[in-house]
Amino acid sequence: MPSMRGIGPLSYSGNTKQTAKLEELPELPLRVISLEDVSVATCAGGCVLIHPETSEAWSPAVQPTSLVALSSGSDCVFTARADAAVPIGCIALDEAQQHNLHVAPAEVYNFSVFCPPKNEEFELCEVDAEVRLLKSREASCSGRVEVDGGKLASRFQKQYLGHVLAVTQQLVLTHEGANLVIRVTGAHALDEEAREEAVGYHCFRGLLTPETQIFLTAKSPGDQGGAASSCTASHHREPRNSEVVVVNNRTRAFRTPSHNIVNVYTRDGEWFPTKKRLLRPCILLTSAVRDDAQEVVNVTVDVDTLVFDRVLIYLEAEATGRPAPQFAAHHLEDLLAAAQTLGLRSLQDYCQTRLGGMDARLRLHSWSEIQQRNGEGACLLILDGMILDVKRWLPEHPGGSTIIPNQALNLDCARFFEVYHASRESFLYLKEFYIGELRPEDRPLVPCAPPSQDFLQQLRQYTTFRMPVDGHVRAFKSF
Ligand code: HEM
Repeated sequence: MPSMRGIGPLSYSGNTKQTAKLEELPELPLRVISLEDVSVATCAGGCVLIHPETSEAWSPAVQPTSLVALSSGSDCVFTARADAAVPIGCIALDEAQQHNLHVAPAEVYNFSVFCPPKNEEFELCEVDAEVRLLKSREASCSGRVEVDGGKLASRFQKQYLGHVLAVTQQLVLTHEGANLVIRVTGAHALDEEAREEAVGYHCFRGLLTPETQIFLTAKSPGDQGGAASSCTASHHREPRNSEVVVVNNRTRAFRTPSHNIVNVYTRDGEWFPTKKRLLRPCILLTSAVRDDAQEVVNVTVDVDTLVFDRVLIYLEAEATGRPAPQFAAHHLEDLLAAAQTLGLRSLQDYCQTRLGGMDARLRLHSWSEIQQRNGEGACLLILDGMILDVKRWLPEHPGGSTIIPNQALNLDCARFFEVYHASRESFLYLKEFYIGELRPEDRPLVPCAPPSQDFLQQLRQYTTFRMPVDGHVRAFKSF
């Protein structure tokens, strides 16, 4: 009888401390063999099998070795067991595992020991999955199969407890006589409420624990093809009318739609439910992203999906304080156009700097130039000496589009600003409009009703982005 040495799944109680050492373990080239070609002592139970010497080559110092993944090409992670029946240098996978990893028998692929992320939650609190019938040679799967959702979820949880699940992964399960495929469609390490709050957090795989809640839905029969077809290609076609009906299903508690989300539709019809907080720097979306909107708002932006995706990556980096991503040079023109369309000044600056054409947007402006340009239709505000170009944003101004040109041009509007804005929300937008400073020597020429010292102090706390102006004296002259 072949010797079977369990190297055990990663404990769901979180023995992730060993990962520092695991990270240093080398990639190993392993030949894929089919599980059915190996005579194993016990069922692998969702595990992949490798020879004990392979596992030792990986982790002489760190036992138990547990999770393995392809070095690249798939997000799926499997629990490995050592089994002497598997030839040295091979890895035995069942059909579903081969399908999930996109690998073929007899081919050699690089595998690594998987290290759970250190600074993120890795234990799943919720999993969404679709259920469908397996198109099987043996199983008769015509007609309607009814499964109890609660029981199926428990069975699934028991079978895959301590395993890592990844979105799109498919797992096979026999339940109440039916051969089922469970396809993971969502894996969440944060609950719904925390997900709404979190910015820049994406979960696509994690550890199944006893606390993980599983939400199952039946996949409609008209939609049975999909990703699983490759592992069943040689099997007979399933009758069209076969379907799974999930009864007694666990469903999520009803939550009123979040007001923190804006549905952004791109030019080519894609849909991005996006956190308002993330979109706030896009000043041309102001009316959609303001906190007081009581309903979920839909906006369409004249930007392509792929470009908008990059914009979101940029916004996430900005919101989480990470450095801006290094986009490839050939994307910069499109990103610049998107930044202009959305009124996203910092991305505009980023692109222009990278394109080597950063115009002297931030500069000193003379009083006569401001008056002249406003006379020609511009809308340049002076606020505590800052020059703010708000022309394109006027239709989005929560106080209306006319009050600013009617009342606030060609003077320092700090007092108006203080009087009209009860909250400090307006401060958050100023950076997006900022184009420089009034020449210090022109300050005494500008009409101005002085704001309160409290207001000025707060304003200056919010506007630390201002360019330095030599000999800058911020003084106010009365009308
Ligand atoms: C860059 C300049 C400005 C920004 C970013 C801005 C932003 C805002 C924001 C966010 C609000 C709604 C929230 C709040 O009350 O704080 C608002 C409301 C308003 N703003 Fe502005 N504003 C600007 C300039 C001005 C100026 C110069 C005036 C007047 C001359 C003005 C007049 C008003 C009025 C009347 C309201 C409505 C207040 C209410 O309904 O209680 N805003 N503005």
